[in-house]
Amino acid sequence: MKLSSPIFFDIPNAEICLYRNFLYDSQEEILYKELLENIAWQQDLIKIYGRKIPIPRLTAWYGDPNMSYTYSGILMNPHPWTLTLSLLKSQIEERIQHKFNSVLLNQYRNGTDSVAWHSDDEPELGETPVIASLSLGASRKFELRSKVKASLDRIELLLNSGDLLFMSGTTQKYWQHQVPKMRRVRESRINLTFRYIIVSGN
Ligand SMILES: O=C(O)CCC(=O)C(=O)O
Ligand SMILES: [Fe+2]
Repeated sequence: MKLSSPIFFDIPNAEICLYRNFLYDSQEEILYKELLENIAWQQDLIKIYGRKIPIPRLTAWYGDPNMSYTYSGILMNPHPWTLTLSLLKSQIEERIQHKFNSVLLNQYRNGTDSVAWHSDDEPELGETPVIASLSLGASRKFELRSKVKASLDRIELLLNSGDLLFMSGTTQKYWQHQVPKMRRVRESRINLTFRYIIVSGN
């Protein structure tokens, strides 16, 4: 792990910081290939106006047992941690001093894959969700917009391979984010969002 210092963003009602080049270049490449090949990627369907359409990316959900999670109306049960994912989780936990019990992986096969405007504000994530998001592969735009003040400018970041974005506090409450399509991008990108799910009854 490299100890690059984080960049803090001065955004109203949000806590966002970015660790550029969180991984070593050599680790990045091995990790990217290993995840591409060994993760149980699936393409879910989402219901829009009563019609089921495939979401424009592949996803996979890993985590501690006995957790289920609803994401965009899709109920998911986690696969058990792989060695690679649990090592990566420890590495991130140690650096940012926060515990995670699950990870949602996204694979954007090329620039036509995307994720639409949303907040990660499902009740399972608690009042102030903590999300650590690691990017691998192709660089993609990551945009933020305010939910309450249209007058606030949009924020646009370019997330490169090895970058770790950390969102906490009231970020999900007041802001939405998206990964827009970038049609000229031909390479794939993998993103891992480490989360802490509060299991009901615990
Ligand atoms: O791919 C990204 O950088 C963001 C993914 C995301 O927003 C999510 O999984 O909730
Ligand atoms: Fe998200």
